[in-house]
Amino acid sequence: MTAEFLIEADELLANYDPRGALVIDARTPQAYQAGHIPGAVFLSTYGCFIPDSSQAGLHAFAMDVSSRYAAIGVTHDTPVVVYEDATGMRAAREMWILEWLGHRNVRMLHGGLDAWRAMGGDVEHREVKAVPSKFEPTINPELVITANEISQSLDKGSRKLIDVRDSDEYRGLDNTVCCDRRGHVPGAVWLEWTSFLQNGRYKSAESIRQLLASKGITDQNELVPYCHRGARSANAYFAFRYAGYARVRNFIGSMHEWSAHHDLPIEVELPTD
Ligand SMILES: O=S(=O)([O-])[S-]
Repeated sequence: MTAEFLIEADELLANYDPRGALVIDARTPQAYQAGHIPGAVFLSTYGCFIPDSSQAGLHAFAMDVSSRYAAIGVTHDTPVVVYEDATGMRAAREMWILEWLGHRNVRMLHGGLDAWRAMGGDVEHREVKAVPSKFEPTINPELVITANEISQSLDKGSRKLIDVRDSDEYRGLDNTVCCDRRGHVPGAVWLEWTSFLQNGRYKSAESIRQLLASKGITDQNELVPYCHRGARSANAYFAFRYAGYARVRNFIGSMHEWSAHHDLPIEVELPTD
């Protein structure tokens, strides 16, 4: 099964026309220079943190990233394909942001550049000059959840918070220096984002559903993945949609935001050994 937001390398290769779609390489400038899909432009908003998920913070973030998409020629009418080396967090975050900004035709290359190369796709090294556009966001509020909404409903309702960082981060044993406090949002279950992937691609929908079921999560729940600042959680967000869950929202502010609000509760799990 392929979800509508994924494009397989063989399909992209068979229909590829760099003039008909905007292909975005969401890796690093160095990786882009070392070889990218012919015609692809470089853009990464990975370094853009959301100030906070208040309405003002969301608005500021939307304006910031929209201007970056406009600078590379994104319009609402241009089909967009975004990729990185495999099915990872950077391309997923770009795709999530674009959908949140109201873009309705964005897809992620399943398996990324590795899959493209494996199908015999070429790469080129020249820098592709972007043609700037106007890109006005039409925010889709259903894709996002704010720290305030989460804090209002802790321990209540059918919402399930899913911490997709690594085990040390979840338990509060990591060395993340940019966050004021360590630990996780009370009540969040831990399922690392990489557990939804295999060989650079999403696992089957059934496998992802089994992982969620092992944590007591069903179709009746609203799923809220979070991580440090919304990239790994964007990958999990699409894993959950791929697996058929209808109600999924990304906490884009994630622990970076949560930990900065000292009035919000935080939980740490002490090691048992
Ligand atoms: O993936 S991340 O946003 O936690 S750095």
